[in-house]
Amino acid sequence: MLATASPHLHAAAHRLSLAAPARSARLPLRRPLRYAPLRLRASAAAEAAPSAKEGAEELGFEEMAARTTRRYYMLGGKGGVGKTSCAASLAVRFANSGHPTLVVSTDPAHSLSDSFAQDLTGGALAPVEGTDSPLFALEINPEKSREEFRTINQKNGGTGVKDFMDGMGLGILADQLGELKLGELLDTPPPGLDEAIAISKVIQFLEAPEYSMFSRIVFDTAPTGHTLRLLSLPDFLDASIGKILKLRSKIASATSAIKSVFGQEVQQQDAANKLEQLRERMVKVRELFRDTESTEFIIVTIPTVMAISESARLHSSLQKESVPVRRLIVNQVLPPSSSDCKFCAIKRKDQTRALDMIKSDPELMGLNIMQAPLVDMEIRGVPALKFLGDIVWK
Ligand SMILES: Nc1ncnc2c1ncn2[C@@H]1O[C@H](COP(=O)(O)OP(=O)(O)OP(=O)(O)O)[C@@H](O)[C@H]1O
Repeated sequence: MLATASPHLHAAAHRLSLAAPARSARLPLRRPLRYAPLRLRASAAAEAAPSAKEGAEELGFEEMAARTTRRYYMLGGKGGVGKTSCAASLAVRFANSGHPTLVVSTDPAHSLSDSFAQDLTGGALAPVEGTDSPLFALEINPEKSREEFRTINQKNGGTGVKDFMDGMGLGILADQLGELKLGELLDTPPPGLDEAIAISKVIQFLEAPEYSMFSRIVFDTAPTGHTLRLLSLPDFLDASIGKILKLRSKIASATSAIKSVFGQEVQQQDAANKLEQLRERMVKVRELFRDTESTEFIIVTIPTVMAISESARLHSSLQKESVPVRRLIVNQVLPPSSSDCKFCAIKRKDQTRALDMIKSDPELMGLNIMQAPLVDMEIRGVPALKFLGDIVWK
């Protein structure tokens, strides 16, 4: 069993050290990584990717922890339903099962620090104490991610479409590009862009060899609305940026002589390169979200009609975007009791109705439903997260 191998792996991990991180993909670390890629004991059968015909009963935690190849889990849903608690408890569960794990928050309103009862702010990888295998957490500052985008927009010291188009050598075409909604793209970064940039940064640094030890990456994503916009973003950017770059290259040769006289050629190329880089990154984010081999989006909800309706819409949108979803966590379910007060009895009836709704909802009924009880304490710190994780992730 993987779980029994953990103490041994943990001891081995502490004896090993890593080479210095490559500069290109380095993220600031609170403390140097002292762990090396670990080998987990897993049967050859467990190594195989899950089959399409896999039954709901096979989708337990064992299946989630089985393969040693890297896997990404994105947890998302309506605000306040318990995404962070579930993501953090899953990360703890993975780390206690022998997987060096990284848990990342891309929610603009971070709560990983609160959940782990540890200061994880600052945008650096921070070690989380108290698990068998290494667990690191990262809260990405969306404002900082957005700054990078703003620098593309404000290359000429101004803001807005006109300045940007001038900077690209496309000023004369600004009017013709009205239908691309460039104002939306450039004057105010589209919603979801900061989160997409944040995720793309994580993908980028995880490609570096010194981070190859992380076999499980858990994302605590922003509430539903952001996620949906994030998913439609790559297509939107792809189309807009693709069109801009095409237009630019069309007129580039005709205008280059004039532009070089004014010394603007370098600036234009820089802006074009940054746009192209942004487009490529967004494509990578989309690819990661759609990769059935390595990625799974887990919807978190609570047993209320409103939350379940939103979860159904989220699932529908995720399916349209070809994002793999197999599990639905229903959090904060009242635990069984033989002595309900009046309030609890009404609440329980309400929850039962909502849970029945899931069973008959065409969008949700096919998913593996996992229930997490409403516990009588605030879930903070590794021991509490372990407690929750052992109940939810079975
Ligand atoms: N099963 C549970 N039992 C008791 N309390 C819970 C449970 N799940 C979550 N909570 C509590 O509910 C609050 C919100 O949880 P959490 O921060 O995980 O939600 P979230 O969906 O990430 O919120 P946000 O959308 O604001 O980021 C926290 O105080 C957390 O401790």
